[in-house]
Amino acid sequence: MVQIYSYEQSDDIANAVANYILDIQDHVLKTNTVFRIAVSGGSLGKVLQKGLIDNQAIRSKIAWDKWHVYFSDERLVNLNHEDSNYTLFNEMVLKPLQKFNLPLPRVVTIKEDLLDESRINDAMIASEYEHHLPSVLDLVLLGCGPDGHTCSLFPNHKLLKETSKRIATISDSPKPPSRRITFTFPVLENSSNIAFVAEGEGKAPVLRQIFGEKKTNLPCEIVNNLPTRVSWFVDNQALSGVSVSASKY
Ligand SMILES: O=C1O[C@H](COP(=O)(O)O)[C@@H](O)[C@H](O)[C@H]1O
Repeated sequence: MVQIYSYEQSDDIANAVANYILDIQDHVLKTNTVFRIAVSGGSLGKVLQKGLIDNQAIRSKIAWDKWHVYFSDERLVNLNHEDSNYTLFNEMVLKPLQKFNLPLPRVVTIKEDLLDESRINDAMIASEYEHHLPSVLDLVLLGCGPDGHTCSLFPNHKLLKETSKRIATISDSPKPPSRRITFTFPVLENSSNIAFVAEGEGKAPVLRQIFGEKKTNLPCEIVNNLPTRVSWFVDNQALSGVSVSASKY
């Protein structure tokens, strides 16, 4: 089931995403002691900062100490490297939380000690990460690249067919850096909720393909066809020329 929410302004998307996260968090915490959420890198970082941190009303309602945070993909670089998805989350969410003296979530990163110059340890980094991943995530927040990739699952890549590993390595990512680890479709398929966030006219051509009549097999379209609840939070520019019906969250 795919639901599309569209907005004029970037701030409105951030607030809508934040309210959506809060609703799922509250629902999960009625019966569970922790909220298991996965985040992505790229443009999602600033949406999280705007929605979850800059908005005082939301910020204070988040049960930060009950969050277990995972990364839908991670670049195989040091955790203080500018390409690291953890670095982005740290800058956008964790450091501001510390500034506000708020409790920090538990954040599951790649094991930095295993990083090396060659690719020898990459598989070990992936399996170590997989070991920490719960069988079900309550929510996965995804980006949609202009080529239709999501996580580090790229169009026509062999990883689109990976079903035995939940976390896989990729050494030929078309978008730099080339060495990464990523969720595979079995993880996404088993998640309770998935939300994409896509903003700007640069995303419109690929959204026209993903939501068009012709099947594309683009990674984001494959996610749309999974038997899980999938939501899209987009702005009107990204939705330009896309024939779908959208509402407000
Ligand atoms: O490389 C990546 O790109 C995607 C999409 O990024 P965006 O900036 O176009 O939203 C991102 O979701 C992923 O985590 C990241 O590693």
